[in-house]
Amino acid sequence: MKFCGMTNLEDVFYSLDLGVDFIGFVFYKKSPRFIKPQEVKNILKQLPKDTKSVGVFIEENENEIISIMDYCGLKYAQVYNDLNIQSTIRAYRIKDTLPDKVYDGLILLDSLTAQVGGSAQKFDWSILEDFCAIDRAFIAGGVSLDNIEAIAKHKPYGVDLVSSLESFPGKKDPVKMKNFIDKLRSTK
Ligand SMILES: O=C(O)c1ccccc1N[C@@H]1O[C@H](COP(=O)(O)O)[C@@H](O)[C@H]1O
Repeated sequence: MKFCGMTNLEDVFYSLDLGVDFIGFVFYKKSPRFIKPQEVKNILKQLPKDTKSVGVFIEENENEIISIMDYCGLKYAQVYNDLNIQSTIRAYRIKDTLPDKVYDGLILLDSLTAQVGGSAQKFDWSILEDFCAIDRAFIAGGVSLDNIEAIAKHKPYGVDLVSSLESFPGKKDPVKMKNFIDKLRSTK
C-alpha cells in the first residue's frame, strides 16, 4: 500500500504507524501537494532507514531526478515516461485501455484526467481482468474506502491513494487514514 502526497512529518509518522508500505512525495510544482526537496530530506532523515520513500516526478529529466533522489535519500522514483533510472515505479495514465507493453519492475496505473495525478477519478477497473502485470501494479485514481473491495478483487500488487485520505489538499485526515486501513485489512 502506498500513501502519496505527503507534505509533513506528522502525516508520514502516522502512515508508518498504520503500517503503510510506501510513502510518496510530489515534486510537481503545479500540485497542491508539492513539497521541496529540502523538506523531504528533512523528513526522511527522521524516518527508519528502510522506509520505502517515493519521489513523484513529472517534468524532471533523468539527471535531475537522480540528483534530487540522492540529495533527499529517496528509494524510488515514480515516473511517467520510460527513463533509464534504477528503482522506478513506472506510472501509466489510463483512459480506457491498458498499455500493450509495460516496464519490467513495479508499475502504477492511474486514470488519465486533465490534471496529472491526485484527481480522485477512477478508470474502469473491469479492464484489469486478465492483466498480465497485475502482480506488480499499484492501482491509483479515486481509490477510497468505498471502492476498496472492488479493486481488491483484482489482486493488484498494491493501491496508491491521496485525495480520499485528505481533509484538504496536502493535509491528511487521521480518521480517514485509519478507516481506510481498517477496511483494507478486513477486505483481504
Ligand atoms: O497527488 C498529486 O497531487 C499528484 C500530482 C502529480 C502526479 C501525481 C500525483 N499523485 C498521484 O495521484 C494518484 C492518486 O490520486 P487520487 O487518489 O486519485 O487523488 C497516485 O498515483 C499519486 O501518486
